Amino acid sequence: MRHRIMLGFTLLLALTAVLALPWFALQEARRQAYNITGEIAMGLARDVLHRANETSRQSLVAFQRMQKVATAPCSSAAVAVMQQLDLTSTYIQAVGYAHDGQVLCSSMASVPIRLGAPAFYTARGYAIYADVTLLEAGHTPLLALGGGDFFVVIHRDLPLDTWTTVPGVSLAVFHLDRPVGQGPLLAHGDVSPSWAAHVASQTAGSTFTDAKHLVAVLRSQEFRLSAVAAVPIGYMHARERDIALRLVPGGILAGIAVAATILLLARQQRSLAAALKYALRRDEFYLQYQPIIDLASGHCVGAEALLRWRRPNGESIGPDLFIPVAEQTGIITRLTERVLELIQADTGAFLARAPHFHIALNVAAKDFQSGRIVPMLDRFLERSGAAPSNLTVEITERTVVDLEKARGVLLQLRARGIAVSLDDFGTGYSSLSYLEALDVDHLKIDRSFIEAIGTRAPTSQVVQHIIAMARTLKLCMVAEGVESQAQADFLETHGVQYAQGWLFGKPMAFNELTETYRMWEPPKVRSGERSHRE
Ligand SMILES: Nc1nc2c(ncn2[C@@H]2O[C@@H]3COP(=O)(O)O[C@H]4[C@@H](O)[C@H](n5cnc6c(=O)[nH]c(N)nc65)O[C@@H]4COP(=O)(O)O[C@H]3[C@H]2O)c(=O)[nH]1
Repeated sequence: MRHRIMLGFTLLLALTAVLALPWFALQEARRQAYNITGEIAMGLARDVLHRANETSRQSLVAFQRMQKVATAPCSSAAVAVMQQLDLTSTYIQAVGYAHDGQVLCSSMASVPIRLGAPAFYTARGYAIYADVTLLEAGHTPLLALGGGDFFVVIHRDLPLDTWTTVPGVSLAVFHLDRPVGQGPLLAHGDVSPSWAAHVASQTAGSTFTDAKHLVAVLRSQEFRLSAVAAVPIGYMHARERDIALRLVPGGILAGIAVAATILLLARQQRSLAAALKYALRRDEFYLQYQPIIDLASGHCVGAEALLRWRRPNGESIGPDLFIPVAEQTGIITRLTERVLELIQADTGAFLARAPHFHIALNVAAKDFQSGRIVPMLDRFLERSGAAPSNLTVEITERTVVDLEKARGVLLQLRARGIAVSLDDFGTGYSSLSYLEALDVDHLKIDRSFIEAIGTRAPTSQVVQHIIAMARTLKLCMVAEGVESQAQADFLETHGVQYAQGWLFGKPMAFNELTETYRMWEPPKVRSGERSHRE
């Protein structure tokens, strides 16, 4: 059943990878196409706004200039200034003077201009004439801006005269003082009335899409004007297709590769799990013991039992590889049983004679959490004749899934006199809260913090904080992974009692350990601290 669930889950994961990566590629193509088209539309809106701003600026300069003319508004001197302004301005077609709606003179002296009624007045009091005609030419694409009695004539297309290779682009200039319902002041192409609401609500620049266009709106910071440029939505879809054609095949290939990797890993894991079961039957596991040293006396106070797997072909597989698989497949309980059997076989009568010497064994989450470890250890003590003080159970933050249950198991172990050690301390997210919640005997300071001692690594100071905290809690400390005398000296000076690492010895066979190290000295009890055996 469990096997079927795992298989179903693996297939689902592989299928998700196959579908998800092309889907992400499509989303990416959509995002890129929107950005590219939006950039084009915004570039055009910027261009239009620049031209509209420049038109307004030149108009204001013309009004100021005309108001400074000292002679009568239609004197030959004044008309000469009008003509000069007309000739030197890039966006103004004509400058003139009107009174009571009647054009009395202009820079185009011979061409009669009719302004018509103002379409609206700007907030600053300028009149906008939307239907300017030249009497001899009939309706013309002109509009005029009136400042006092002077006016300037502007060609409607000039602010919109931008260049682009994108077909079907629509452009518009909205005057924000014009009622929204009246639409844009200038327009070219297919301008939707619904854009006016977007224009009115924009204070800077933005893009949006409607059924037919991707629209960019850009607000002038100088005048009450907004420029709009709209690129047909079909253009964006075409870009999306182009990009998708490049990205999606890659997404499909990546999806297949990830799915294949998932299936391969699952297969490897299944075959590793099968090999583990076979190895248990064939006795391919053995233990190595790494000495734990009392830093003050140099005596060996215990050893950590580390499981090893040697296959019949001589290949060694590290615990980092097979323990996670054993945990995931439920084989770990049989492995823990095997570890206890091996400890008994390796230590023989030694433990019964050495109550101050302890074996530290790693216990997996499943065995600890379920409480199964307690009867397992009881059976071990009964079979081997060892004392509870001969055992230390090492748990990590990963081991503790449910704090309440873990606390119950921990109390049962401590009630028997079996010590509990919190391993890899400081590497998890909530080591501190685990320390508060669980009344452990020892704290194992993780190798990564020991490595950092005396270096410029950002974690180099962490070890001192861990030590200070452990001392406040009157916890016994074991430093893991001590490789140099300098590290050992530092730890001893700062009050760490025990250490383990290559400086003192790599993991080895149990008889080698008993032959190499001085054993029988009990660890020293320092005032104010609990001994690791207390
Ligand atoms: N670089 C360096 N490394 C040092 C030094 N001193 C010790 N080590 C290594 O650090 C690891 C310490 O074990 P751990 O933190 O309990 O971490 C253990 C433990 O979590 C797990 N493990 C080992 N045996 C068992 C077991 O019987 N049961 C369970 N559940 N897990 C086990 O596998 C992990 C890895 O074990 P190992 O590969 O034996 O690796 C061991 C040991 O060989 C040193 O000075 N320098």
